[in-house]
Amino acid sequence: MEILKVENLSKIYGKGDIQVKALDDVSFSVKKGEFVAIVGASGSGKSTLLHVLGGVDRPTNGKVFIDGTDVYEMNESKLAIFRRRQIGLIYQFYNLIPILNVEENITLPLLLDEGEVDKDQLSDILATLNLSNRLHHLPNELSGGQQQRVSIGRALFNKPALVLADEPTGNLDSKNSKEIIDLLKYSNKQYNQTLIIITHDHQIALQADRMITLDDGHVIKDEVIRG
Ligand SMILES: Nc1ncnc2c1ncn2[C@@H]1O[C@H](COP(=O)(O)OP(=O)(O)OP(=O)(O)O)[C@@H](O)[C@H]1O
Repeated sequence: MEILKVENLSKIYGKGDIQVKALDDVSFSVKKGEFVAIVGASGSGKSTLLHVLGGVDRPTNGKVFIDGTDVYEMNESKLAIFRRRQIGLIYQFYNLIPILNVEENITLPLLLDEGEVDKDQLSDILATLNLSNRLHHLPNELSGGQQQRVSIGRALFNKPALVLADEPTGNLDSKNSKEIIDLLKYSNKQYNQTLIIITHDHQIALQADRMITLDDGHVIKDEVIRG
């Protein structure tokens, strides 16, 4: 079953003479539960693609369907709700809210939707993330690896259909990187959650089911690594 479909995506930044075409006619589909690595040189359009897929940056042309929903047909408020429920976003620099503690950062998307926090689910996820004894710590009281685990907790807590990670290990040492990738892979396999990771690390890309290579805004290679 197809969870994500993108059709003829293009993204142009700027106006007039100073335009950059960051994405140029990009089309592909991703199956439910697939783990896809997106690779390519600096400036090839990877982050732009992830933002367009994640409903945070409207494409100049083309369409994004998530689980059959035309993402950019929705108005901004519906899109914000859809994003919180269906998409988990993870960034290189964690993007945690500095004045909220670990528990509050993880449960924030659910609370914004006025959902009720399932305390058992919260303790399970904190145990998986090895953060059970850090519940009331603020982000600046945590190590980089711990902060990234909180951001993963926040992304996964709502059980989104799609998890998008932009260089999630770019700021971490090799031990923490491995832990983060193992967590993302565990969640991908355990919950059949679709995972798309941007990485410059070839060893991480080789752990995916499939590798998509971008160059100058185009998909130049789309390879199955394991079937
Ligand atoms: N907000 C913006 N305004 C103008 N140009 C932008 C903007 N964001 C990105 N670009 C340009 O779009 C192109 C693609 O950028 P993007 O960040 O998607 O590449 P990337 O592959 O993720 O690069 P990196 O690996 O260095 O993070 C680049 O030429 C970049 O300069």
